[in-house]
Amino acid sequence: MVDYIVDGNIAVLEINNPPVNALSIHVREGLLTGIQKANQDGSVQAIVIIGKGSTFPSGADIREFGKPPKEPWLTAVGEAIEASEKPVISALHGTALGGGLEVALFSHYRIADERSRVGFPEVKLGLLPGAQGTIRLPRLTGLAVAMRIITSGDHINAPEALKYGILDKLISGNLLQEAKTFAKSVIGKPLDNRRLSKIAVRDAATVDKHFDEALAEVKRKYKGMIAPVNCLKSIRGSAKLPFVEAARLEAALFRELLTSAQSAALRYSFFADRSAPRWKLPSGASIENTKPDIIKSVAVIGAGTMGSAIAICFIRVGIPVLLVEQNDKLLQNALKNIGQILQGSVKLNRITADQRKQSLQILRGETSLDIVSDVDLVVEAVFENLKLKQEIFARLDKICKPSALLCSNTSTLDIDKIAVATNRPGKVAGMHFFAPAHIMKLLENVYGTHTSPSTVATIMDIGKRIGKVSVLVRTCDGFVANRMNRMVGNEAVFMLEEGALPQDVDRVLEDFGMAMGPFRVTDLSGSDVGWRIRQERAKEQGIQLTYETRFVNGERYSSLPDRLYELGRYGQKTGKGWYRYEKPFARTAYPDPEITDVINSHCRSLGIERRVIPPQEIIERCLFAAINEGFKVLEEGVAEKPENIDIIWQYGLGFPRYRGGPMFYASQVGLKTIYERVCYYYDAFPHSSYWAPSDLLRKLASHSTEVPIDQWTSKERSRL
Ligand SMILES: CCCCCCCC/C=C\C=C\CC(=O)SCCNC(=O)CCNC(=O)[C@H](O)C(C)(C)COP(=O)(O)OP(=O)(O)OC[C@H]1O[C@@H](n2cnc3c(N)ncnc32)[C@H](O)[C@@H]1OP(=O)(O)O
Repeated sequence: MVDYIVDGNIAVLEINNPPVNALSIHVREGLLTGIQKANQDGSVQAIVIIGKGSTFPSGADIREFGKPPKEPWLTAVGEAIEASEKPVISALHGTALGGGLEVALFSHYRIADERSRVGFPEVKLGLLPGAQGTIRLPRLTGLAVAMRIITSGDHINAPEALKYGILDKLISGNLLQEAKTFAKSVIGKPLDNRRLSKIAVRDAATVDKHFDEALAEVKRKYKGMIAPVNCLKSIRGSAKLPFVEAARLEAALFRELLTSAQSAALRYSFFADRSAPRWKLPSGASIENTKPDIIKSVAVIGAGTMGSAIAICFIRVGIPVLLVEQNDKLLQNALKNIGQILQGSVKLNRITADQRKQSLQILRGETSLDIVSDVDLVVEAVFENLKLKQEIFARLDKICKPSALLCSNTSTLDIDKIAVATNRPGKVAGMHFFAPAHIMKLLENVYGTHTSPSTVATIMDIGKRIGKVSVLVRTCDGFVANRMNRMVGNEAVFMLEEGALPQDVDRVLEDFGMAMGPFRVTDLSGSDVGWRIRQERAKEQGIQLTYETRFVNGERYSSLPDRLYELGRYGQKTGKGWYRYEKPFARTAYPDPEITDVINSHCRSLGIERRVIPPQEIIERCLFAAINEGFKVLEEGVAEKPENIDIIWQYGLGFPRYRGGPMFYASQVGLKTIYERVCYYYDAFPHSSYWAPSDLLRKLASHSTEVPIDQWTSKERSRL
């Protein structure tokens, strides 16, 4: 894993552990023996550490965390590097991150390919750079820069790193050759002033000021996360304590993080990010064996808020879009809005004015469907009504070329029921964007019974091209996101009927880490949207909904949201919803006594006695109900693996990444507890049938020891 090559008087330690040269145990052993060997070898006068392949080490091996640690630890390897009697030069290329950058900071010199990047992304894994990174970096950069680099986890490009003093020289030619030349030039020079452990933090006197400012910033930016705070405490130690004591403090803070639930969740999330887009169908077709079609043009049908934002997703990566709306006034409005949104992106420096211009040049608005005959992909984004969508798909099927894919942005409707309207069900799929579609990262791609593997490959590929995190799910009512989230919404409203207020429920879930509580979310999208869907469904089933309706098809029903609609309280757009706003479209939500009155009078009219609902009950009723549904989603094969569900929640529903996602959270709570509480609530609320415990959950909970999350589907689903 580490090749030892001597060229003249230079020993080269070449790390060879693809794909990212992670500092696994064998690499650490190789580096340590290499340093020792070079120091014993009389012919060697300087040592170069370099990575083979695409990069210098990009960090410790994340898969080793959570397992019993194996010696030598990186710190011991690093200390041997620093103590070397012969100069050690780290030659960086690619991404020198985390433990990799620490190896470089133990070295006496650091040179780097001018295109390389460095950084300490540990905080994103709920950790800190635990091999003295937090006490060495401030010695080079000063405290403010070190605090920013370490608490943000951001990559720094080589010229910037040179400016901060992290690097000694940038290289534009052959890195190894240049490293050897550089090594020769420093032979015999004193090393003590190159050993960071011997150098003081130059602005140590100002540490308290920097600490206070940075702490306030991380508490605001990374609310609820412990790693950024520990990073700052350790950096403060670098300035206040003698080096050895600072190193001891860093190790203690690192250990605290390594064993934390947050780090476990963030490390899980790191791998879930990479695993979720790797799709596989029950037929065996997968990302490995299926080629996508190349999409060169797109039509978006429906130029409402959603359709317009979807169009932006494509044009901003250079894919031409035909935006179709039946009414010219609406179309012109949409085109104007798109121009304004892109103007906003220019102002925020997300795109240049030129890029805005180029994007708008490849957008064309039309009022006739006939114009889409030649596009490769259609994304339909009209009102959520099955009959309407079937009509549009039937027309599209006739108009579009045979190879075109016809996709729906439906958020709930069964793709199979839409596909039957066409003669090309293999080319019909769902592409469920989340509002606002040009901002939200998630794309829930949906396959139906007849969707072909190449259609799946194509929608997953185009999702990646437009910069989305794409997750594949099988069709069902609500797919994964809305199907599971419906339980959160239902329980939240039922708790209003029982004693809570919107702000109580939202506060508990926001303190848990959710980006927004369910009532603030509803106010954002508008209560009219849900009302229309409920009315549509009731009409389909021949049901009349009234304020007195308490059950629909035997299921508990709350008419509170309907009351809000009747009062014209649609949310932010009307300046009133579950909260009060200063004016329409204002963002700050204020609890509203009028809503308290509405809820109280609703309860009185239904004869419900209100009670205090404790925070733990709010968490359990909202999240455990969703988790139970998540297990059903797994057992039915709607989602292939728990990671897919968790990534959907993180990127689409604002679930805190440091809790992993609902399924990972369930694994941390313990499946026995989840199962027992689900059974308890099923007893308490038999008219909410979603509380019926999932078979998969029951089976997994019956094991005497917890079944690890990576075995949930493979072990039990096949036996169900
Ligand atoms: C209790 C006792 C304590 C004792 C003291 C201990 C002292 C601790 C000392 C040091 C601690 C150091 C902490 C760290 O270094 S944590 C790691 C920091 N580094 C990172 O977080 C980098 C993570 N990786 C990335 O950001 C990217 O992978 C990148 C390097 C930018 C490359 O990106 P890209 O080209 O897009 O490639 P992928 O992301 O798809 O990755 C390719 C595959 O490599 C796997 N991978 C990547 N990084 C790691 C890693 N650090 N460890 C293990 N595996 C890694 C990734 O999962 C991909 O694999 P696969 O294809 O199977 O999914």
